[in-house]
Amino acid sequence: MKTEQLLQVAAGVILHPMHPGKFLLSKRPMDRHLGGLWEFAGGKIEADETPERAIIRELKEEFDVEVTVNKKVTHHIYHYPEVSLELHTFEVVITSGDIKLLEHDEISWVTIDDVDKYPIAPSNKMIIDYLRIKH
Ligand SMILES: Nc1nc2c([nH]c(=O)n2[C@H]2C[C@H](O)[C@@H](COP(=O)(O)OP(=O)(O)OP(=O)(O)O)O2)c(=O)[nH]1
Repeated sequence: MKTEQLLQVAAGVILHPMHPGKFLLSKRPMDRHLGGLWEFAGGKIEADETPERAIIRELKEEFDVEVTVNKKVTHHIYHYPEVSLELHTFEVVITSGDIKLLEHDEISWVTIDDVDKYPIAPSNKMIIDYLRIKH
């Protein structure tokens, strides 16, 4: 039997430092998989890396910020026609640095009530549902 290869991905729900209830969405560059859709910043987990370490590394690369990874939000598997992935999502707080857009075209601080205005990556719908239940 063929074992399915799951791409391991870590994503951070970055909480707004001043406005409780707001979190950060980022727009994926047009030339990438799911280009133009909104995501939680993060990326592929490297070999021998924990999801938490991956988030810390990715947010430094993408935004030039230092973060603390707090509690796990959720963890699920999603099948795109072209790739299957396992998405590990954690709450994150920025501890130092101002966000610089080193990879994304656009970011937005959103509340759970206005998140539906953003076309998000399909795999992220489950994360949004989870945040909505918790809210
Ligand atoms: N970062 C991130 N990727 C997501 C989310 N939702 C979702 O389906 N994905 C998908 C898009 C990609 O197929 C995959 C992650 O790839 P990526 O392109 O962000 O990873 P990366 O930064 O390590 O990219 P790379 O330069 O190494 O290719 O997971 C999300 O919320 N955040």
